Amino acid sequence: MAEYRVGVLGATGAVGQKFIHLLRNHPWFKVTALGASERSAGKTYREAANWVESTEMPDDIANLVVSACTPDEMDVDFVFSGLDSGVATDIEASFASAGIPVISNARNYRQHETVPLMVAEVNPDHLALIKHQTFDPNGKGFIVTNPNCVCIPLVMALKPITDAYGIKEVILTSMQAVSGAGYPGVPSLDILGNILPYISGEEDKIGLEPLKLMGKLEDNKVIPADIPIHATAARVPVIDGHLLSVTANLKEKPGDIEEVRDHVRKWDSPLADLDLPSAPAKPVRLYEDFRYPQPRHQSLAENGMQVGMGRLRNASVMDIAFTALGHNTIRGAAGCSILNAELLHAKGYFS
Ligand SMILES: NC(=O)C1=CN([C@@H]2O[C@H](COP(=O)(O)OP(=O)(O)OC[C@H]3O[C@@H](n4cnc5c(N)ncnc54)[C@H](OP(=O)(O)O)[C@@H]3O)[C@@H](O)[C@H]2O)C=CC1
Ligand SMILES: N[C@@H](CC(=O)OP(=O)(O)O)C(=O)O
Repeated sequence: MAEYRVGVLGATGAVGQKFIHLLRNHPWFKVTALGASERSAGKTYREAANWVESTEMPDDIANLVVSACTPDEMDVDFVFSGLDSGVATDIEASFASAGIPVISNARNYRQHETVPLMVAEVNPDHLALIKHQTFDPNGKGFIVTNPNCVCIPLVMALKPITDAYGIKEVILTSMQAVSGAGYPGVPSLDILGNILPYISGEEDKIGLEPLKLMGKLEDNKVIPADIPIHATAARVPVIDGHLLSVTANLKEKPGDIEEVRDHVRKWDSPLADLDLPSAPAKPVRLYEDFRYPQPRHQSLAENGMQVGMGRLRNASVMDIAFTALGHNTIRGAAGCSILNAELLHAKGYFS
């Protein structure tokens, strides 16, 4: 089996730790280098990281010395990035320019013309943009990003419906877990027994990123989908798992709601034949019992990589309504990047 030496940029942060947790027994990717800020560089990972995962810090990782995020200090085949967005632009470009592919969670390059914004089951064809990137004149280094943690369950749940009917417009409210704000995140006195009805910058990303994700690749460019999305993003006192309440108008009218449900039930992963280690067998599961999915009980379905869809019903104002649940730091962040990297390997982009 292929074995790649992998670096994690932003290794000490919440997303960086999730990468390390998810990669601890990965059959293809071995973490051999860790990068963080000057505050952490030179320390062992055990000293530098405030470990917040529930599994123990892996021993081999604990003893690695954290380096600065520079390509000459990290001798690896590619890097995952969980960098703070305040520093990701220059650091990620420096790795790509040095011939080291960057698979990123940070928002900085999501709207870049030649950078794929990827959910592996939704728009795998967008990988073709990579060959138009100019970061590395030798063509080895490139950047691939994954979307915001609300946009991922949204586009995954919409995918079976898009394929069957097309989507005209969407209204949604997101109920976002506190782990989305990193560590230590939202002060406990703000969030305990409370809901915060505004998350700065979030609604703009939810209105924009799905349009690129659901866009069509034409003449080496992504033509964004023309779907107005009105979002309200709220922070709720839940640890992991973003729950969305979605209402949508469809381009073609369905026969009845049972027909729509059947399209979701029967929708298969386009990655099924590739045998990717992190790919869920069923990327979207429709819960028939209207009490589910719930963040506490279903966020970890299929190792946190499955999106749960529930309460799929006729809407009294638009065509349909449903809920969608995604684990925000796995499917919505590190797990999405790892699956993107597995797809890149399967399609030969790392050779
Ligand atoms: N939390 C989530 O659910 C999600 C987060 N994201 C995105 O992922 C990224 C990371 O988020 P999160 O893990 O929550 O953030 P954290 O604040 O927990 O971690 C940030 C990381 O960036 C490093 N860093 C900060 N400044 C520098 C610098 N000057 N040079 C090098 N490294 C630096 C930090 O290192 P040090 O410890 O040394 O300071 C740390 O490792 C962000 O861009 C975020 O928007 C995306 C989706 C979901
Ligand atoms: N804003 C998200 C987490 C995040 O960092 O998103 P983005 O990757 O789009 O910056 C949340 O609070 O749950």
